[in-house]
Amino acid sequence: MPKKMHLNAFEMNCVGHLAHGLWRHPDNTRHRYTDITYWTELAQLLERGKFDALFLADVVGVYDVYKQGDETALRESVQIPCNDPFFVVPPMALVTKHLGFAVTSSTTYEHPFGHARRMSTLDHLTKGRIAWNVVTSYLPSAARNFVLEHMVRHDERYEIAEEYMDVSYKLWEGSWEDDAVIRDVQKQIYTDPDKVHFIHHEGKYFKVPGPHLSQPSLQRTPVIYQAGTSARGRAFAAKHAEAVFLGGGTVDRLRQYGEDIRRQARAFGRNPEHIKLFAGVATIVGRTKEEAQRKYEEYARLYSVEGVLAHYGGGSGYDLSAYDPEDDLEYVETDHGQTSAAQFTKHSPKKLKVREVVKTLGTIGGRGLFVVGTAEEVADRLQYWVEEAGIDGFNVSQFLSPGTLQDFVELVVPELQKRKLFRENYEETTLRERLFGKGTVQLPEGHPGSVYRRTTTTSLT
Ligand SMILES: Cc1cc2nc3c(=O)[nH]c(=O)nc-3n(C[C@H](O)[C@H](O)[C@H](O)COP(=O)(O)O)c2cc1C
Repeated sequence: MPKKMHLNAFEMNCVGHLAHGLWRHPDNTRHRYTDITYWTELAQLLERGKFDALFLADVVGVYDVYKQGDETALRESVQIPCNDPFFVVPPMALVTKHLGFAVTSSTTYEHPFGHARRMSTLDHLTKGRIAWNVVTSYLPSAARNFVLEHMVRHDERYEIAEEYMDVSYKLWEGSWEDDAVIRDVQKQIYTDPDKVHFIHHEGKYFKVPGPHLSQPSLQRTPVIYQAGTSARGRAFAAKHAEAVFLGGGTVDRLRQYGEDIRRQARAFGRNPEHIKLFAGVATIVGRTKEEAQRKYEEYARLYSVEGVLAHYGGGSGYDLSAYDPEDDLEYVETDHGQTSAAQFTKHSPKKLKVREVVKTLGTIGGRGLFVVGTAEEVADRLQYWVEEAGIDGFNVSQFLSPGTLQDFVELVVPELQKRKLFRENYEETTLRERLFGKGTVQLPEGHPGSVYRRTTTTSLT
């Protein structure tokens, strides 16, 4: 029996997520992202398509590296304007029963105590369908707006993230016992004080005594997603992530990253099968090859090279407008996203001139897994990539909203189901069960967060 794949829709609470320039297409409704029904309609579409979850990216800064300013990002709507991803989850949860939601927040700019309550709140409201995409961020403009002169150095951001996770696990797993809330009207006790515990966290970056403010939710700890695949990012993923959104773009690179993360997870004493690996994929699907090709040509005419270069500049730290096109693009360590910086430099199979990188970036699908074709052709590629790269599924992005995902749900999902490569019905209830099977509602043994689980009145310190 072939392995069933997992599918997330890859989205962002903004107009220009990845397909820069496509906001001008007459069938694109992304400008409706500020309308609550834009999100409830998307959630119902994805639930009809039996998707695992909606994965919401987020950044808390403006892309101002390219041409040393934010003009291009603003003109081209490159992830600005951009709203908070947390607030679109409750209305989507209200109109769905199974779809999961992964929200991105930064360990560099959010405080763990307040963040832990926001995540517990969403886990309650979604009845255990929430995941957290843990990022350390990469935009200097974010640092400046969060009272830092400069970005925290790349690897130190991950050190902060490590301690951030400890504080979060202590709050989610170790502060409230399962039976702390008793609601005893006669004795006039709502919560048994002996069953709610301080966490007394004192570390290099955070001092959080606790207790957690929220009572235990179904999953307690949200499903932990992670998306940074630099060397330091992969080590962090191997220790904490239950699902990893791999960057890197080629089948070989995806396989190498995945094997490395699973090897390191084993060294941490984790079961490598407790980590699902996802790759980003862009698809243009037609009922016929001709229809798919026509869509591709239409989108290519609108695709904004300037917008993509502004996005790449913020992600990698490389302002390609400042280079001679005939220059070789050399790897220079920056404190931006190192996966992005490595893709066309040290991880490229051959040296690339700046003009070659600009051409690749300016071509639709130039950055990663991309397929144009009929449902059968798209399913063929997805099946090939799962087998060749050793991944478990995909984050499916959009060119037109909701057109791209409508095509995928109506045309590709039935083809995958016919091949027994994708679920025909939802079985489990919580998001963690969907990924790891019935009964795995909370963190499994072996995950670093599970050591803080308070089943009885035991001390944390
Ligand atoms: C596929 C992918 C998606 C990412 N999505 C986000 C995101 O939504 N927000 C964010 O701040 N960082 C995002 N990142 C970057 C990292 O998660 C993180 O911010 C880190 O600083 C850079 O990671 P790296 O240097 O380990 O690649 C993404 C990285 C990858 C590879």
